[in-house]
Amino acid sequence: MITYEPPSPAKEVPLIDLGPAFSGDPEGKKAVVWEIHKACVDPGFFYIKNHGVSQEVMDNQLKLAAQFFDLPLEEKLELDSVKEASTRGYEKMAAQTLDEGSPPDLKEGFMSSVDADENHRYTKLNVPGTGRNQWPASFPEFQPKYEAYADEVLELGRRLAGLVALSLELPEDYFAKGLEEPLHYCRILKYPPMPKDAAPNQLGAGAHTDWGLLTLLLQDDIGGLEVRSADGQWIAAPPIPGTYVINLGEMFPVITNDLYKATMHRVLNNHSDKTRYSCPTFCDPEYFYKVECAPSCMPADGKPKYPPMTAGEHLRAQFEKTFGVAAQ
Ligand SMILES: O=C(O)CCC(=O)C(=O)O
Ligand SMILES: [Fe+2]
Repeated sequence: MITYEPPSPAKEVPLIDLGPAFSGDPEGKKAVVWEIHKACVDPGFFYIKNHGVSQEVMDNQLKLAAQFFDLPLEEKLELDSVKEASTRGYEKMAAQTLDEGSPPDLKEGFMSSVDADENHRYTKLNVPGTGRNQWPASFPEFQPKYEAYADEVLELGRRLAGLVALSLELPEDYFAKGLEEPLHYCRILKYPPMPKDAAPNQLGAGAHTDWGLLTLLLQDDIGGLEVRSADGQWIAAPPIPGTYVINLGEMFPVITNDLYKATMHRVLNNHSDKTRYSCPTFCDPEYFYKVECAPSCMPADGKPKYPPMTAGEHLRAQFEKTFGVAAQ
């Protein structure tokens, strides 16, 4: 007899080849969907390859990030995100504390989101966090290149959301309405090597879960991303050329009644003396999208663990908590 032992939690972040899902072969797609299901249960993180975004597009975005952060500090500070209620623009070093109670994160950032002018429905409805993006005047190529990248990655996000829906036995277009005009956040980050005199428990990005639906992370070749598996062990998610790292945000436990987790992760650039750049794109549903337990995940008693929430309100609350906007 072999005594039953529960299966051990994930020891590494799986790599999923999306090629068969997009090739028109239904069996290939089914197999990919099953891999996604397993990865979403544990560790809630996976790499994707053959995702359709070219290596050139990926390389150019990382290059664009480095060029932006090389601008003089005064120019970047003109775009300081704390000047905007919408918190988009430049995030100076240590502006955010992702792990409440820890010292601030040792990273610089820049972020864009839905560019809402006075005619946009969000502006008319006074949606919190609405606003225009801020772009560096001295670097005119930055905006079009950045926006083109965001559009391409969001399209991948929509396709991926379709596969995740299928992995929950939901229709492929289950998230499509919410992602028609996603309340996305397209970000670039710069992590200097950790200084020797960093405060205790000061990291590049403190341990946190992402707030939305899906995160599509492009990382350079430096490494430092770590992911917490189901048994609480931290596992490395080292760079794999040509891949995105995908993870699920806090909306998924609500949608799946905790079948899919929002996995904790953190960044520590202490493996090299080089600067690390990354470009996370958060593919989140539009502000008023109701995040609620999906029919296929509803428990028999019809009482899911979490009450529904409004997508934009949840994201807003997390911004205010981690950037201290409420305290200003
Ligand atoms: O830079 C990374 O690798 C991860 C960044 C991250 O977790 C975030 O911005 O939420
Ligand atoms: Fe994150």
